[in-house]
Amino acid sequence: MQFSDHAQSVGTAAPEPLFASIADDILQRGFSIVPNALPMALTHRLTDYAQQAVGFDPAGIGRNQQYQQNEFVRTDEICWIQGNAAVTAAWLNWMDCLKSYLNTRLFLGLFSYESHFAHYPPGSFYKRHFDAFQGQSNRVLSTVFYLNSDWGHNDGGELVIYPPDNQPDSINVTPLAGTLVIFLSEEFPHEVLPAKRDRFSIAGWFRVNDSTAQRVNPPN
Ligand SMILES: O=C(O)CCC(=O)C(=O)O
Ligand SMILES: [Fe+2]
Repeated sequence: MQFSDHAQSVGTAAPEPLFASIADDILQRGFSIVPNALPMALTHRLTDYAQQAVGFDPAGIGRNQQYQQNEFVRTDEICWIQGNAAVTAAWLNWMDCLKSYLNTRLFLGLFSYESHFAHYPPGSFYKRHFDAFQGQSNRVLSTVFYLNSDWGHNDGGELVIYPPDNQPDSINVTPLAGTLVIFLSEEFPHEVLPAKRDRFSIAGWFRVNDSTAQRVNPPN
C-alpha cells in the first residue's frame, strides 16, 4: 500500500471542542476516554498501516540501560513511530496539536511525544503496571489509540484502568478503532487483558524536558 498523499488529505483537522473536553477530563479525573477521536479517514489509514506495513519487534520494559524483555510482564510486539510516511506524519501532527492545546490550557509544559505501534497476537497481554514512577521518568501523560475495526465482547484484550490509591472501581476499555485513552502516567496502574485475536494499537507518551548539561532530550 502506498502513502504518497499529503498529511492534509488523510484529515488532520483537530476540533477544538474535543481538545477542550480532553483537558476538562484530565483536570477533573486524571484521564479521558474518547470514542472516534481522530478523523475517520486517518483512523482507517493508521489501521491499514499497522496491519500491513509495520515491522514489529518484541517489546521490552524500561529504557536504555534498564531495557529488558520479560515475557511474564508483556508479550506484545512494537514498532516506534518516526513519522516518515504521510499517515504517521499526520498522526504525529494531530498529537502535536493536542500537546499545544494541553500546554496552553493546563500549563503542563509538555515537551515531546513518543509513540509506537503495538501488536498483541492472540494470547498476548501486558500485566498491571505504571508507565512512570514519581521522580524516575519524564513521561507525564500516557495515550493509547486503538486500531481494531471491530472488537466483540468475547475477544478479550480490554485495557483495565485501576483508580489511584487502590480504590475499588476499575474501568474496562474496549480496544475499538478510533478510541483514544489519555491518563496521567504516574497516577493510574493499568493492564491489558489477554487478547483472543490480533490486537493493534498505538501507545504513546507526552514527556517533559529533563535535559541537563550532560544530557539533552532530542525533540521527537
Ligand atoms: O494497549 C493498551 O491498551 C495499553 C498498553 C500499555 O499499557 C503500554 O504500552 O504501556
Ligand atoms: Fe502502559
